[in-house]
Amino acid sequence: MLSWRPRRPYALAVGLMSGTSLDGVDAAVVRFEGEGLGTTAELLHFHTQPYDEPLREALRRLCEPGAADVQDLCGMNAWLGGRFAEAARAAVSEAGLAMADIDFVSSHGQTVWHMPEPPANSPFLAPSTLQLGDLSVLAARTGVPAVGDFRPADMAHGGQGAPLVPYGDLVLLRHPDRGRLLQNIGGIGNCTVLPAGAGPDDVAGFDTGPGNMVIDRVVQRLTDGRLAYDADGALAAQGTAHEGLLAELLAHPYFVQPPPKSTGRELFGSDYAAELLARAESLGLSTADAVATATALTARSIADALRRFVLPHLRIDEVIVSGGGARNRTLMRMLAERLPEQRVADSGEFGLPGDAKEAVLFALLGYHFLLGIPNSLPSVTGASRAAVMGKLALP
Ligand SMILES: Nc1ncnc2c1ncn2[C@@H]1O[C@H](COP(=O)(O)OP(=O)(O)OP(=O)(O)O)[C@@H](O)[C@H]1O
Ligand SMILES: CC(=O)N[C@H]1[C@@H]2OC[C@@H](O2)[C@@H](O)[C@@H]1O[C@H](C)C(=O)O
Repeated sequence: MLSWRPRRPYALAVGLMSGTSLDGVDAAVVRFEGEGLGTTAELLHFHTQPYDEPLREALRRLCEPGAADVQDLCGMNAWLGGRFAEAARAAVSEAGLAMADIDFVSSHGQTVWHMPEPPANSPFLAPSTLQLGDLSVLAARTGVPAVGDFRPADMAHGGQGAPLVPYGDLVLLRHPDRGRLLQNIGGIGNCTVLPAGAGPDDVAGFDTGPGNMVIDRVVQRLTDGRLAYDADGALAAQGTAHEGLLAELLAHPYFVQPPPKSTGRELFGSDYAAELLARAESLGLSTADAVATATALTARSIADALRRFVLPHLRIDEVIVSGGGARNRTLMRMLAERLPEQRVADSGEFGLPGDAKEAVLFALLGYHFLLGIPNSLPSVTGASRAAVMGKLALP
């Protein structure tokens, strides 16, 4: 059992987030005070380091079952530990601090595969998830304790192992009188449902489906790689979503599957985008119309999930959006149009800038792990009990 306590009345941490978009690693320098639901977090500095194209390509390959090679997987795991340490050190130095001031780093890791419900084609496939970025390398290269590998503890108790962010949302963003839906739009879209006055047993959360992943892929393919994403939603703004194709896309069984549920590149990766592109081509859609359709798919799937699974049971006053998708103005407009009864706002308004939010919340998971506080939410993941999720490596 850990008996860790901060050496000062507060703790300083670096939270590291490397998401499913494979766009880079985010590092948040955070100051924590208090314990449990009384914890407060102050973001001192946010730093992001984009991945270059060869690294993205190498990671994409590792995310593909037929293409991934065990030698590459093994080497990348340790290599990324060093890459994450570099990001942590840069963030700390930019914050005007030294690594010696930092109590711990806490890392999400790079997901390469997430399999809460494995296919039945082999007796050896257990529910599992794999995040790369070796914690021992991270601890050695930063000189401070490194916490990470959170998801397996929840899965070991029968949970989905995702989404984990709702725990941090509960701690930092619950409101006594307002019902809130916190919607992150990263590669995948994931939401946290926080009823007014929510406690740990009242939180729900699930992955809504594609976030930017499908939009990015469609943009990359239709511009022959000239554009990596639809900056500010400019392309989508010039087009019109094709209602027929949209209806076909929204018929995917994931959207009607009730929570708890989580998804990723496995369902909404390049194969899914290739199908969308093939249908768009057969319908003769322009690039702008195809991108608008992919953008509407994300907006509608989020709004439909709210109507289908949340609003029949409770009141939601505010939809607070974070993640790179919050910068896509067309997506935000489409979302607000579908949700006329809620105020659709940016997470920055609530003291947690949308780009930094996940890195801050993974630092919080590490903080509570070190304090020995259960940091999972079985009401969200479907696990049989709460767990103190995380693993520790010492420098
Ligand atoms: N200015 C912008 N306009 C439109 N889209 C943007 C903009 N900036 C970022 N994005 C989108 O946001 C994506 C990155 O989002 P984010 O960093 O939140 O994802 P992630 O953390 O990797 O994903 P996840 O939360 O699913 O793990 C980019 O791939 C891009 O599609
Ligand atoms: C296995 C995995 O990495 N899942 C990610 C992914 O990206 C978004 C969505 O799918 C979410 O379930 C999760 O990340 C966030 C940070 C979470 O666990 O809350």
